[in-house]
Amino acid sequence: MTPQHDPGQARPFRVMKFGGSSVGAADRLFQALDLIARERQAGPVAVVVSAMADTTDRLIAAVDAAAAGLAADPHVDAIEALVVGVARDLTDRLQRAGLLVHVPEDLSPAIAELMRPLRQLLLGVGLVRERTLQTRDLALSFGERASVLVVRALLVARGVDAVAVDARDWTVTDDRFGQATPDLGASALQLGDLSAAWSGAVSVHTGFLGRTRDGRTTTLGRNGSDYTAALLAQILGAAELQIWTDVSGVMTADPDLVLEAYPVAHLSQAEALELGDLGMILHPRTMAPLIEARIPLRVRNTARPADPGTLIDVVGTRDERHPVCVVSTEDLALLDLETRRRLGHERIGERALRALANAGVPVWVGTAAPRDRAFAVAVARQDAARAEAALSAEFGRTTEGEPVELAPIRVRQPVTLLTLVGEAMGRTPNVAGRFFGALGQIGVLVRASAQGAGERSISAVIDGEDTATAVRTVHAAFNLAAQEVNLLVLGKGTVGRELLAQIAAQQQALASNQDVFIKLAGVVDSKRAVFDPAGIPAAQWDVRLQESHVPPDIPALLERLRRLPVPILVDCTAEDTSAVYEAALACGIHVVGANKRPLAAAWPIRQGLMDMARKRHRRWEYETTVGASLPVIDTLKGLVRTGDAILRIEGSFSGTLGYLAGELSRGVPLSHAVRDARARGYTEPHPRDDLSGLDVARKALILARELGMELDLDAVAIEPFAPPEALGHDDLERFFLALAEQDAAVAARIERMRQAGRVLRYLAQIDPSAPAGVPAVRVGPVEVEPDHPAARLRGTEAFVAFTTDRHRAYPLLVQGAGAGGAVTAAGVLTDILKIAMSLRGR
Ligand SMILES: NC(=O)C1=CN([C@@H]2O[C@H](COP(=O)(O)OP(=O)(O)OC[C@H]3O[C@@H](n4cnc5c(N)ncnc54)[C@H](O)[C@@H]3O)[C@@H](O)[C@H]2O)C=CC1
Ligand SMILES: N[C@@H](CC=O)C(=O)O
Repeated sequence: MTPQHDPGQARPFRVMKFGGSSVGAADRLFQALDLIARERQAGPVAVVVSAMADTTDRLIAAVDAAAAGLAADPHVDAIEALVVGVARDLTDRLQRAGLLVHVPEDLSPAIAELMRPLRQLLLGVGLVRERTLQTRDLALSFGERASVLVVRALLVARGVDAVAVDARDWTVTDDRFGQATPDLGASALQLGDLSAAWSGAVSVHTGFLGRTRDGRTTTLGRNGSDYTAALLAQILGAAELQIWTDVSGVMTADPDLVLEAYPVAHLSQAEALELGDLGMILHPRTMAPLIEARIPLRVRNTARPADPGTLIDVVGTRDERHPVCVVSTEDLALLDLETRRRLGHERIGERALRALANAGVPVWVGTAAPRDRAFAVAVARQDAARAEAALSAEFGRTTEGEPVELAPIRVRQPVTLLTLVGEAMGRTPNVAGRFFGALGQIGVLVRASAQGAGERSISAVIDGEDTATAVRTVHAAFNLAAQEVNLLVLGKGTVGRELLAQIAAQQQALASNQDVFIKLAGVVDSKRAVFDPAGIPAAQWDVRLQESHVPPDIPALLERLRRLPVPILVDCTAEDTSAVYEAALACGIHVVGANKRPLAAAWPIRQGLMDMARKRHRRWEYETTVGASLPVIDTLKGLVRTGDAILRIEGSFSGTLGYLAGELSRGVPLSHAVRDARARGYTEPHPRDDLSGLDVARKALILARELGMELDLDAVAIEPFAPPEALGHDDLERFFLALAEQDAAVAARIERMRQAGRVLRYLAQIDPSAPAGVPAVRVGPVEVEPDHPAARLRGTEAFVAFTTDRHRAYPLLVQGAGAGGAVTAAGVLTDILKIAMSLRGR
């Protein structure tokens, strides 16, 4: 099709299309007129308008009412009132803004006059009680015609020369009412004749409408006004088509699901076609005129005209890194067909698609198993029953009339079709790996999948309940936005408080530099809880918790947490939280814990939690349970996974006991040193757990169990650090008094060691091949020689030595601060980030 614009004309046309939201309220229409006036100054402009707001729906309701013998006039009255109201409001606004060059005549008589034949038509429908598509198309035409009347009149009043064009006068279509197809050549000829009369004025066209050669009104189907605009742009040889709507362009994902979704700056026409197939932007047939004529399209927001919107042209973006959009098509049903034996030459997919087409069921995606033994097809949920019936009928017998063994059709619903779209996909390796990897990491099951033949899209059918998390995760995995993780923090003691402070300090940097957004959804202490799905500002958690009267109802909080993207329970308590972990993991929540007790619980409980995490594809991270932020557990896991044989693990696992030993050597009495260690946040909530050796025994047990040793705490040989008679009291003050009674005896023992040239250390040993009758795990105080590696430890330093098959001559050493709020909290944060980063799909 040759462009029809006059080559002698200085600048080619710009076509501007305004949708129902842009013309259906005075403030938006005010903006639209302004945009048209400005664009007019830059060159010739043609405008296409839709029906105002919900006018089309009302017209359908009017026709339905008439056909049912009910009054249709109230619907027409409402439409008239809307149109007249918008026109009046807009006139007032233009007047107040000093933009009227003349006060327009009251439009209500003209609008009433326009609607008269509609009322007659509806009367006729009521009489014959018959509602054909042809009648409906004629009735619908009044919506766009009313918009044109108002827009033209007020443009003129605003000083912009404008002519009203009924697009039926140039859009020549076939007679498929409700979904007519224009004849480009005939339409171009008609438009050529009409346009001569515009003589430089802005032409304002009805969208959506056409007319058959014999003069009957048609409509162009879904997004028909866009189609009119694209056709007009093609015939006029326009420089650009602008679609003005209520969003600032094509979004990277559904903004209702992904807060960080943002408009894509630049798309190729091929990408737009792909998105159009998924129901986004323009219907594919609307894209056709733009593709044929290579006309760029801009999607802009009438309410935010300064936003650049999305440009769609032949080349698209040069950004190789990002796919373009994540599209979620919800409320679908997946039908699985499986033959029990092959159907000879018949193709199950072909037959299924044909049967569905014959039944008028649109198919979103269909995928076949190799050699066509099985076929899965996704259809709208509302079509599921019809689809199932059509398929059952189709596969009741072979084409030769013989019965076939088709397994019962499985219908799964609701499901969502999740599609990643982008040109870069065909040029970037491992897109599919990252896409499915990201879904797998969050435990989303893929029920069916398809990769677009054009390598522009990849789709997965997933369970409807996984939609929000999956969209957010895939969106984040492809660097389209920061990965959001939601935390519920239990315990605001030394570690919990420090963790919250570190999150407050790092939140911004993590979002900007690592694309990870750590959201604090809730904080719980032993008396109350605060929870806010929108996020608690990390600097305000303390005040919010103090003001809260919500009891710490953990099951209810987990229920709320699990609904947020990447939910993580962070355990900074020292309670037995095994049951909480079980509930969390079971409902899809990841766990990060500094708390040793669930790991040191009875073997079946600990194993049950591990199994639950594995089964639910959730992570349980607990690096800080041994050696605070020292990489002890990760190191051990690495050794085990790479097949090294662990011969022995030994070390000084307790920062507290290391610190106390040092203080005692300096002559500080035991009770003073313990008070001091507690004040510094080194000890367990009750220091007895350190002094009795229980805390170190738990750590040793945690490590032994990493080796697969099925031991319980009672199998650990424990010798306490302090005399047992000092350890009986729960009450802290009485505990310290009892401890003070031991100060002299302990000091004497230390002095004796000093004179013998030895120092006191509290050591643990794990010997996986200990002979029967000898405890494989032992913890207790040891008087070490000055050349022992533990003798050189300072302050809260801990160390763990792994003697293995590969590290036999020189044990692998992990050493550093083994206790303290700051280091432990940093280790907890690192565990949280491990989960967040692994979901980033990098
Ligand atoms: N402090 C350290 O250096 C290290 C501590 N850990 C572990 O971290 C955990 C926390 O230690 P700290 O912060 O030092 O102890 P802490 O005693 O200062 O804090 C524990 C907090 O948990 C709260 N709490 C108790 N029951 C609760 C419940 N049911 N729900 C919510 N909160 C509850 C307590 O009120 C207290 O505020 C312990 O399990 C400890 O073994 C691990 C490595 C190092
Ligand atoms: N009290 C513990 C804290 C870390 O687990 C220790 O000192 O090691």
